[in-house]
Amino acid sequence: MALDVHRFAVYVALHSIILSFSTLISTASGSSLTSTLGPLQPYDLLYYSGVRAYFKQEWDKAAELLEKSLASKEAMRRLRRQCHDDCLAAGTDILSKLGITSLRHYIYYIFSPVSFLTAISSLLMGRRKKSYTCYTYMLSNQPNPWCMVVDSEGGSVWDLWALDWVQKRAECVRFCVGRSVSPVGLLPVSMDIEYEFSTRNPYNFLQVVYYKLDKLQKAAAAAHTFFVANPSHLEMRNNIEKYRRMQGVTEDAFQDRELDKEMHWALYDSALLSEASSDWPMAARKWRETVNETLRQTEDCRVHCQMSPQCLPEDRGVDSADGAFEKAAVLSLSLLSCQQSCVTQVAMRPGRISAQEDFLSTQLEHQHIAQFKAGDIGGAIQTLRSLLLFYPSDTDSLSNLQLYYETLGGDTESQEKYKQPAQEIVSYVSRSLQEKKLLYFGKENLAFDFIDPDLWTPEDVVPESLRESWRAEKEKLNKKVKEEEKEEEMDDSGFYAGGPVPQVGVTITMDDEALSGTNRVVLDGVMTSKECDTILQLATAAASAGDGYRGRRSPHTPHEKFEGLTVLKAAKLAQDGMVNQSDAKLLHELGERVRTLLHSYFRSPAGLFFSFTHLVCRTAITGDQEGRLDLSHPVHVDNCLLEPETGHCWKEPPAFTHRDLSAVLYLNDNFDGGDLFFTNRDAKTVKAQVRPGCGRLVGFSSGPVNPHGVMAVTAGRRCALALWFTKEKLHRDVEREEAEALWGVGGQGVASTTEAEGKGNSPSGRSGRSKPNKERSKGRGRVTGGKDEL
Ligand SMILES: O=C(O)CCC(=O)C(=O)O
Ligand SMILES: [Fe+2]
Repeated sequence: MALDVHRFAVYVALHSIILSFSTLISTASGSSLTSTLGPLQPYDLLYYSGVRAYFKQEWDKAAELLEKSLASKEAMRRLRRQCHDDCLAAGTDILSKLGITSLRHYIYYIFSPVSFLTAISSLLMGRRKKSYTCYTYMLSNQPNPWCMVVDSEGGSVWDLWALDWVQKRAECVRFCVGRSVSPVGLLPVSMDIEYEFSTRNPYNFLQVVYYKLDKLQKAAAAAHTFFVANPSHLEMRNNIEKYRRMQGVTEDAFQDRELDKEMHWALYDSALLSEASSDWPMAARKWRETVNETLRQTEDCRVHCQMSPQCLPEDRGVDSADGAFEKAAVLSLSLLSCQQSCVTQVAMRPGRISAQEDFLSTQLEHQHIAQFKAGDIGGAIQTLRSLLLFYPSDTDSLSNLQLYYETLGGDTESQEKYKQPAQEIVSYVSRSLQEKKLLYFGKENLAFDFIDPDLWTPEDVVPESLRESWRAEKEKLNKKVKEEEKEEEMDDSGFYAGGPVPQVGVTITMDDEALSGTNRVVLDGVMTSKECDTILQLATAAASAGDGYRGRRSPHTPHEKFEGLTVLKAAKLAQDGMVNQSDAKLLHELGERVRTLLHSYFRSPAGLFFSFTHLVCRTAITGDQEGRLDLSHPVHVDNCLLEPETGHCWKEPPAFTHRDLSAVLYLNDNFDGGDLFFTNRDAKTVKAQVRPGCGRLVGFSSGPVNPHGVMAVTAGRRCALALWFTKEKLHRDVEREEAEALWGVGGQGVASTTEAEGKGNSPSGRSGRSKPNKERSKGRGRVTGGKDEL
């Protein structure tokens, strides 16, 4: 058969192209591993060896092995990507070189976006008469890709074409990867190890190792990289604080070593920043970059689905009762399902447990608004048309489109030019729809379990028989979201403002009404001016003692210096004679005073425990205030992550989800700016403003009813004691108890539970879709440093 002749020619030609891979790969990966160390070593083995060296305290060896395991994993990822691209390109190139023009249909199918599945489906549906569904589809004249292939001429030869194509790709990939990886390195890696890497645990070990080796810059970078993906890891938070205070550690050490995998988030945040400062041309550019990078990351993730070892669902694996065709179908559907799930993976920030819904369409929404505001009407129209591919009948988008066309006026040339949506979005949406059709077909006919990651999926993609349950599911999701929104409006914190104020001399200056909100209060006279001076002096003394109080640039704005002192640090400084014992004790006692006042005023139902206390000073950096547009502390909610566009507040890390009541006790007013303000959920509409002053206490419930921020401090130093309380004993502040133990004062009792425990894997309460790793982490013996606190 002619097929075999071509097949042989293609194989030889593929190999000759692949022979030049090894140099290509080592250059492309940016790693010298393959060229200098021979084939890539298995990263799981390197990791195990590194961890073993760690526990033997062989620090040099541990550092080398752990670094190698990270580099090897990365090189493997790049190699797979490279092999994927080259095998695809080589296939297309060779077929056209061979002049296989009579294979027009064949080429069309194998290189179309759903080529793999189409190939498999042609294998399966070669016996079309057995498929009732396919048959009825044909009768009803509905297009169905499964049936299209069989419909073409060629009958059973298609089976062989498809198998031929699958084999060639498989062989090309195997040859390409095999050239650069040792045979052991080709074996699949255990889920535990994958989990270790996905949670960035190698960096946890590395930070200790580098600390032991006195390589502090590297230790700080490793600590920061780990912390980005584990924001509720208390020990690492403390370590980072310690690194910040160490000699020889500069600010630029705190870099995320995995940033290139999260570049779309960095761009996303900088686009939001440009928007916040109304720099529309910059915002439009940044949003375009974010969209491009999101598409790139999605592609990368999809390639990974094809190139990494495949697992079938547990009940459909090697031991299942499925025959060859069903197995092939399940494999191909698993691949498509994996590729679809990339939407969720890319939309998940590191360290978060839920993905951002409608991630790509949200970016397009921002982009067209930024383009419009920047005066690029044509661009705005094009982006809006791209957005309409997701939600074609969205009334806001349609009326915006109308507005944009009116603004463009009679400029017919531009109107013509921007009529079409962006090509990459067209391809993205149509590919996704084709995949969904196949997946829903598999769900309907082959009992394949598919969870659609998108909210925008149009109803006609879903087969009739599944529509009812699909609609019900969607309805349930929408109801849940609405209920959550309603609950947030109501403030279910269990606090009820308006109780008595049990301290002589303390007055209620502003209540809920004056502050236009719920569970908010301003009290005056909580401290005397002498006490304010004492605490301000303590701040200065701690700063000059150089411990626990060295000013760094603010985490919120580069235009201010930010200094923080906890009760425990103050107690330790007092012990070392660096500050007055009585001043440190006053700091502690003020916390008790605030707790008593707010517990009573908010009629708190249960005990109120300290969650965190720190004395914070924000100092304007002289000469760096010109034309400032930012805030000292951007608008936020204390116990959840506010999403101003939707008004939703995500109760998940890195927010301090267990904080229930917030308090700020102000110490001075001799600075410019720095007012506290409350806003609506849009983070824009200011509802109330409070000027700080000595002895003024602001208290409010920490949830979504109280978004707030701090105006820029443009001159001088603003100091305040910030406190948060929790109703859960489990989450009480153990550091405070340590300080009390130093003084021999009775505290809240001893707790041993960290923030990380108990909430790291808590469900988000949104949809059940976006929780990868949850299953994996369940009951698995995770390797941990055990010594991760310095
Ligand atoms: O300092 C203030 O007025 C408020 C600070 C604040 O909101 C916070 O630290 O979460
Ligand atoms: Fe706050």
